[in-house]
Amino acid sequence: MKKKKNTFTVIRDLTTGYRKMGVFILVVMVLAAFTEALGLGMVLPVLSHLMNPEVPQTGAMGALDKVLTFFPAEYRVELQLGILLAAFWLKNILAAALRGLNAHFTFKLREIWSSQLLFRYLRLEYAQALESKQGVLLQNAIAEPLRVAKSFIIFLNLLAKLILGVAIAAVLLVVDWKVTLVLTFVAFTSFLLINKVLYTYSLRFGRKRLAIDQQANFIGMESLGSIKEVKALGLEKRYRNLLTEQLVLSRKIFTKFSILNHMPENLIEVLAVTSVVGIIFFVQYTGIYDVGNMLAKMGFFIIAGQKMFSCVSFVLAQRMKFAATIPGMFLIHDVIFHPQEMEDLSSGESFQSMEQGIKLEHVGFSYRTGAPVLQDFSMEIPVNKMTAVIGPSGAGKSTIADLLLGLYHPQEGRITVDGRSLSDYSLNSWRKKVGYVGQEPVIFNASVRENILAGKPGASEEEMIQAARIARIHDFVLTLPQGYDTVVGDKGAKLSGGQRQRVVIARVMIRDPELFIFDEATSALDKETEAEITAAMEDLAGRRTLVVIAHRLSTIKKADHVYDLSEA
Ligand SMILES: Nc1ncnc2c1ncn2[C@@H]1O[C@H](COP(=O)(O)OP(=O)(O)OP(=O)(O)O)[C@@H](O)[C@H]1O
Repeated sequence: MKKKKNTFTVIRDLTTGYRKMGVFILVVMVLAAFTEALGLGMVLPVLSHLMNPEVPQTGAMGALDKVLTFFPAEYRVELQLGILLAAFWLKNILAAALRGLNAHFTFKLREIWSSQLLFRYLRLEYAQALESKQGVLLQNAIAEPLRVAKSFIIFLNLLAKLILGVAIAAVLLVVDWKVTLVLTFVAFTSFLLINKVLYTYSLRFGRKRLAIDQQANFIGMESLGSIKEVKALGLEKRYRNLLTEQLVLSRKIFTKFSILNHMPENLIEVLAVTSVVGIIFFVQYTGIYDVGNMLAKMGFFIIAGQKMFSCVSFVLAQRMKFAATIPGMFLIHDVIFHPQEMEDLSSGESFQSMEQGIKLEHVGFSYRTGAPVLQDFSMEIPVNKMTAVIGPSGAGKSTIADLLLGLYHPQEGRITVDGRSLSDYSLNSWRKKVGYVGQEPVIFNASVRENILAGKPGASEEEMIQAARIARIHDFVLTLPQGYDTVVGDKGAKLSGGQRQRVVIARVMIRDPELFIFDEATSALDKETEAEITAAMEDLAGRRTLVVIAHRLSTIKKADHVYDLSEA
């Protein structure tokens, strides 16, 4: 049965392993609040006691005095001052510890959630990943976890304040239970009344805030990610305006939220003062009591009431802030605890090596939203041969490459390796043996060395140079100012298209895969560069299994078999 999800279960799941730390922080928060109250509360009584030692102390100081009678009278002042000092020291030590604990707790949770989210997004089924906006996923994985983790500290603060409020109420109960009950009743009902309205509003605000931030991030990422096209098409203003639209919305909802967030505080204060003034007026005009006498009695409760109401308004304000992050919290929880359509990389047998080759047997495949791309399609890819696939645009050539990579699975028929279904093997072990080079070379903004070694982290210098030689890029790299340590810019902007492609090929080479898939790896290149890359491919023929998808026949003139999809 599916577990019912509410805020409580979401918090519980997300803090698994860190709940004890949360409780510890709560205890420190409460202690810090009490030592602060004790320290501040002691200043005046201690001073007045020092000035008039004869006047007996009342309340807490009276109790303290009783304790101190066990000690010699001549040290009593020193003891009182000592306790006062200890309270302030402790309060400040706890405050410093709390800051450290809060930061550790917040960033630990953020660390866990952020890395899990990114990992899960990277492990999404390919089709699902293609449907998601990268900017949105980035916002979810990087910004939201920190916001939500911070709100957990808000939540703990809220609990600490509640505990303090209950403690104040308990003390007042001892002093005068009737007035305390009335005060508690008023505080509690005003909390309930305001809470319901503001909670619903905060949730709505939280949802809007999340959507706006996701959209803003998406706009930023899309525009910066395609800066060349943005410049070429003159889209700078369009993107600025799109972002501004979101920022305006953000400003509006945040302004409203800030006002409403402190509304309880203002409202309660105004209501409290109005009631006190009202009572005084009433008393004065009716003459039931002597105003001066009554005020003296009310003094204590005015202060106590103010403390309780400030507790209530603090709790309300913090609860609003907390509620506003609940949508983000649910989002993180959904991704971590209800992962959808994740790729299963490890189930299945570990693929070792290929002896005979691959077969596509009566494969039928269509994308979720489209007509069939492949129907009853069969093809053989013998080991250590070059098999070429040609055909018109949209015929399904790249789809074949994606099926071979295990990014998609045939809906009909099957793909076999040495007679066994590809789905028997774990994707992880299979992909280790496949080297894929696409039309768009993906280069990281790092050195040539790091770009090549990404294919096999920890590989030796010799392995790297060997791979670069096969990819026919080694001689060029040596001409770069810092050789292999030259940083190539965003998306390899400092390299030509052909050079980028060869760095990618070197990255694939260093993995030494059994099967190479070149998906139109040369179609964007000039004849000379194409010849270089084709030569690199041909070097592999006879030693490795190659699937070459091409437009130009020149790329595949040495192919052992050619499949023409226009005939399929
Ligand atoms: N992710 C996708 N979702 C839906 N339809 C898709 C997707 N990818 C490709 N298609 C559709 O599947 C068909 C085959 O696409 P594919 O990329 O395999 O063709 P291709 O032969 O490689 O074309 P080209 O030579 O232009 O690269 C096309 O009609 C395309 O619109």
